[in-house]
Amino acid sequence: MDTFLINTQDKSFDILIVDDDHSVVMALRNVLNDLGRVRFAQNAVQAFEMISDISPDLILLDIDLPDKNGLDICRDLKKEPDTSDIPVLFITSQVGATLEREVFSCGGADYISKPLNPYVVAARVNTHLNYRHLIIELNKMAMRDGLTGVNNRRSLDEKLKIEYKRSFRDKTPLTVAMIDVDEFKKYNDYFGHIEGDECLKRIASTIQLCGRRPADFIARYGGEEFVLILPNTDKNGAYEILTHLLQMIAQLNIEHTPEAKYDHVTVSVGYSTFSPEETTQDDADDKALLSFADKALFQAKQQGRDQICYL
Ligand SMILES: Nc1nc2c(ncn2[C@@H]2O[C@H](COP(=O)(O)OP(=O)(O)OP(=O)(O)O)[C@@H](O)[C@H]2O)c(=O)[nH]1
Repeated sequence: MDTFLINTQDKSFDILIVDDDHSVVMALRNVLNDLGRVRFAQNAVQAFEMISDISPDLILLDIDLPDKNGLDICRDLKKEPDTSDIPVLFITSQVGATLEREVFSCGGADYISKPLNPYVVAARVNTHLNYRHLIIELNKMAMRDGLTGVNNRRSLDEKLKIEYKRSFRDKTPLTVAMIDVDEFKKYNDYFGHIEGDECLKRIASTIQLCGRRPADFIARYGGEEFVLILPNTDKNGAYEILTHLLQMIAQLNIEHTPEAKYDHVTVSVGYSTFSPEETTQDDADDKALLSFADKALFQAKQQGRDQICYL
């Protein structure tokens, strides 16, 4: 048995078994308990309730359920963005070429024939859980900036679209700030790129700390430039947060080069707030908001750096 259980330690997977046959549930309970938390549903109604309650990492689904065909359940799950990625493994006593085709065409990941060999089930479940774990990790990596560990540009584009729509729908203000390290070329030239990288990491962590709400979002826009999204935050509220950010950066007291204007590293900030009450969907978009913040940043640079401008 242990030979099947590779790489699953430290993972808290949730496995949902949907089957009205009590003997199946009993047979699978013990072997699957080693792979994660196991829950059971006896019919489709119960299964959908449990899935909406906690999204499982894998579903073992009987094809012949009392209230709905398993293949139809799988089709429904694949249609919804929240459940489409969950691997579905069918349990079936009907085998044959037609069913095999149906299982895969409805989006199933695999099928296991009855009578079940619990160890084979565990091995297959383990394989699909490992795939799932790797996909989750890859998705996370694709959204992170390699140097600073904050969200990357790709992630920012997605998030800004979502928050812009939410702001419009909920009629709440949305603030976007662009934050750029001042005279960073001089810093790099004087201290070298490795020190420059360390400086960027410290600035990124500080920006992350200044966003106090869980919904606040920081991303590296590129180079020495960061973006902070502050949902449900108006112009004045954002000004307070950003003023605090400038203080926190000053407190880091990172020595700048003798040629720089200030003796410690500073940032310039440009920001803009979208107020849905004052705008119609047709004459604004998330890109325009970012572009206003960028123009405000340019102004902050022009006016002498280490300051905040609004547009
Ligand atoms: N160490 C390091 N430097 C970077 C990274 N990305 C961009 N840079 C450097 O950041 C510097 C940005 O320089 P500029 O765009 O001229 O801006 P600046 O010197 O900060 O001047 P102002 O923005 O006008 O205050 C360049 O020297 C880039 O090489 C990075 O990942 N690591």
